[in-house]
Amino acid sequence: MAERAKPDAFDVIVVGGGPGGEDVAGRLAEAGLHVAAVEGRLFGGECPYWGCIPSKMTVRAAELIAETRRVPGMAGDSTVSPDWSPVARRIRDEATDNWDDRAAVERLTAKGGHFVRGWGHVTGPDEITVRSAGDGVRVLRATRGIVLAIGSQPTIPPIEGLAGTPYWTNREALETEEVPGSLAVLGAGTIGAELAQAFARFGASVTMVESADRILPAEEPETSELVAGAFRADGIGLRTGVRATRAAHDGERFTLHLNDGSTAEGERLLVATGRHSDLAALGVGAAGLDESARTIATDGRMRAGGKLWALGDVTGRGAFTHMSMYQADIVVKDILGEPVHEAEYHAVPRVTFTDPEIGSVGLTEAQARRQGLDVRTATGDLGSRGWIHRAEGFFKLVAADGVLVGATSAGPGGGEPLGMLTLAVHARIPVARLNEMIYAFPTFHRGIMGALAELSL
Ligand SMILES: Cc1cc2nc3c(=O)[nH]c(=O)nc-3n(C[C@H](O)[C@H](O)[C@H](O)COP(=O)(O)OP(=O)(O)OC[C@H]3O[C@@H](n4cnc5c(N)ncnc54)[C@H](O)[C@@H]3O)c2cc1C
Ligand SMILES: NC(=O)c1ccc[n+]([C@@H]2O[C@H](COP(=O)([O-])OP(=O)(O)OC[C@H]3O[C@@H](n4cnc5c(N)ncnc54)[C@H](O)[C@@H]3O)[C@@H](O)[C@H]2O)c1
Repeated sequence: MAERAKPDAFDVIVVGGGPGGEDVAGRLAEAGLHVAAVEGRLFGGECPYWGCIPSKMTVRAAELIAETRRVPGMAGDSTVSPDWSPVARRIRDEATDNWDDRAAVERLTAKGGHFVRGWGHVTGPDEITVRSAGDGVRVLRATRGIVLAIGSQPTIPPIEGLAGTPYWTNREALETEEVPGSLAVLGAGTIGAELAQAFARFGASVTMVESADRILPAEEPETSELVAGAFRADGIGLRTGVRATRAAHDGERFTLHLNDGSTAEGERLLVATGRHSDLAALGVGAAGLDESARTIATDGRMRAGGKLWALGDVTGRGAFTHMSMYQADIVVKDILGEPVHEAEYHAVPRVTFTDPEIGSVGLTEAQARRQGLDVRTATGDLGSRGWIHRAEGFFKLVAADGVLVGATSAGPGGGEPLGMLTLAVHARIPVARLNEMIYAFPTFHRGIMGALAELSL
């Protein structure tokens, strides 16, 4: 154990520089507070370097390939020769600066913030000890508060033989310079689904293994059915309701042994079986929090007790960049003593960027029923625009007590019509009032009108 260093005092210490942590540190520094931002990896976090941005660049490129395949019968002939190199180049050069965070760190320091590279540990109610490879140990003390924004990391299931093999998580998948000939994907949630379809469209032979009985099990069953059909059309093999019991890598190929006696193989294996935050490694017990918990509980102002605030994935309110940024705004205002609207979670929007794209908000039908609500549902198709585009998709509305409590918008750019559904759920606009609105013809969102009419019958 290195000698205990003399503490450096700050108004606020932010541990973890993901989208929310970066925002809080920058804004508090701009407001004149003495702020330290502690980051063990890259300042900006998962989203810009291994998450949202590079994955959506990949999805967009794959979508272009799929669009060319839709030309025959509608606009002539087309051929496309998929090439991964522009995708890898864009991720490396445009999105991540070759996984270099200098620009983000400089943005913070230009605002007067102090950047500390290293892994922070809570060593007291107002103290963070940072260990870094080069600089050893540094103790930071906070007079006003500590913001815990450590995000999440991939959860690797304890499958015999898996540890020690060169499997991919989202990080290796989005750093790859080449598309494997074949790819096995363990887990058909958001990460697995988005990346499986993208790699398939770039020519990989993809097999997905999902322990639930359908892909995207957190979404509506209609969503799973629609996306499964699109995946099969992309040539993706789907193995649902099965578990991997053993994994092997022979130097060239992975083999997953499944509990139905079959196997799934691939040159590469992407493990996308969820994410978790490690509170014990962070040492939150030193500040009186439960280290065995999965998430940090907060009140409406994101306060976790004492001088602690928490935000982002670690709060377990939805692992999305928009959630981290939403909570960051509350933290900044609360620390600065500004008026603040307490966090609400009844209208959390989420978009799975597959093709068809799935936007959803609030409760699924099953969640609403589990809450004992008097549920009514209705579905509608994409109307004239869907027919014109030869596109597949649907709207599903979940209502209770005359307002929408959840909705799904599936189709081309399904995350866009989601905007009006999010507003409806957020503001609890009566279904009767939504029925009085004018819906432009022929838009995709006009499809919502049909479902609303059905709800009102
Ligand atoms: C492949 C992929 C695609 C995604 N796509 C989307 C999308 O399209 N839209 C969307 O909204 N969300 C998406 N997400 C989720 C989104 O990236 C996360 O929800 C978001 O990044 C969480 O932000 P955060 O602020 O909680 O922290 P994170 O971004 O997780 O960052 C936390 C940071 O804290 C650092 N850290 C952790 N512990 C310590 C410590 N003890 N000391 C110092 N530093 C520490 C980590 O190194 C990390 O940089 C995606 C995620 C993945 C993996
Ligand atoms: N577009 C977006 O907003 C976006 C994109 C990617 C990730 N994210 C966020 O990151 C989170 C993590 O993504 P994820 O895809 O890793 O997790 P996830 O929870 O979305 O999906 C994990 C899937 O793996 C399955 N699974 C778990 N253990 C398994 C096992 N041993 N064998 C087979 N299947 C198994 C689960 O049933 C589930 O379907 C998401 O929940 C989301 O909040 C968001």
